[in-house]
Amino acid sequence: MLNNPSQLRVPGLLGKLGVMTSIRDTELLEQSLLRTLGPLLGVLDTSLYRLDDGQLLARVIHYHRSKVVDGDGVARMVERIEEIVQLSEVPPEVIALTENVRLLGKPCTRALDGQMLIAYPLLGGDEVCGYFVFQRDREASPNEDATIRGVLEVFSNYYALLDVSQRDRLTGLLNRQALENNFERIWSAMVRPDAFNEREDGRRSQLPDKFWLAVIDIDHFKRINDTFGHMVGDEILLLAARLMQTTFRSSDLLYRYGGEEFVAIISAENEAIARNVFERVRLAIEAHIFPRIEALTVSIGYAEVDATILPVEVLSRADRSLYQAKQDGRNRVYDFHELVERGTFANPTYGDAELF
Ligand SMILES: Nc1nc2c(ncn2[C@@H]2O[C@H](COP(=O)(O)OP(=O)(O)OP(=O)(O)O)[C@@H](O)[C@H]2O)c(=O)[nH]1
Repeated sequence: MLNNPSQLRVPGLLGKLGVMTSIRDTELLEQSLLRTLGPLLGVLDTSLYRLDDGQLLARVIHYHRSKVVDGDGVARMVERIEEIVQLSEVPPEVIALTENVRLLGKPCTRALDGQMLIAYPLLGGDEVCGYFVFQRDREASPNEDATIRGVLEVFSNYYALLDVSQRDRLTGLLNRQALENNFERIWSAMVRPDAFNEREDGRRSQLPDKFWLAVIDIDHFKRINDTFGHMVGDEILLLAARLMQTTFRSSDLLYRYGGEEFVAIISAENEAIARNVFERVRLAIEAHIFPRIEALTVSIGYAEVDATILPVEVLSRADRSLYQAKQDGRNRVYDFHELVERGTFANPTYGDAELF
């Protein structure tokens, strides 16, 4: 007979791990981790803090359960998952605790409001790439500690496997598959009315964010391959990708969409700022001295992300603007709306989406 409650939970735990590893999407996997550990630990709130490649906090996922009593008196648990990309709201005590976890590479605890705030590291290889955080009235027992560590290890290994399939092998950027998988989720997060813009100076703007999608294409890339061979071509692609990545902010999204074609999704308060960002990318590439070749340029077409327009249509608008930039001589940045105002394009209608 099984008397130990932790033993009793094993079949349930295995079932949840089975669910976790049947998921084929990194963000759903993160949610599933919280769904698994929250009930196991008997807590209503759990959070996952994710770091970016530079070990800076990139986003936070909160999982909350609460008991709701129906009209007929039947109680049931409802759950809510919330993703936070604006990090100014992360409590200082969580920042301080997770910093200790990062430095020590092991779980840390601190007392807070008569409870314990507990944080575990999420490991990606040897590096800390995030934290699992929860709060309750007591520390984790040795059994619970072993369970949390085991679940986090399964999660990290499986996450790494999924992440590899969403990354381009040459540049390490997210790939087209990742963009297509995440499109709907990115869209709904982007058009949230409570999205606020974090400014460079750290203050929060009162204006809601606007988002812009750009298609960036290297000019005359075929010539580089034809003249110097594919190995040099690959090296140039890698360098161009790195340059773009460092020019964008870490919160911007950059994908390698095809051979020498990239897609970027950025936030900017207005069109002028968005244009500046994309101009900066164009100039960074133009100014860089690449090995072997004399010069490299990119053409960029972009369009505003609008809640009322399908993602595929925004992509198509940016792509048509890029095509126009190529037609007009390359090494330039075109905004879809500007081309409509100029009369180059007819007023927007739902055109053929070529990219999907
Ligand atoms: N080295 C290398 N070349 C690639 C890769 N993917 C695509 N390419 C090459 O990129 C070139 C793209 O050529 P085109 O589509 O004609 O475009 P382009 O020469 O850049 O000309 P424009 O876009 O019109 O300025 C082709 O020669 C592809 O073989 C890659 O991963 N490595």
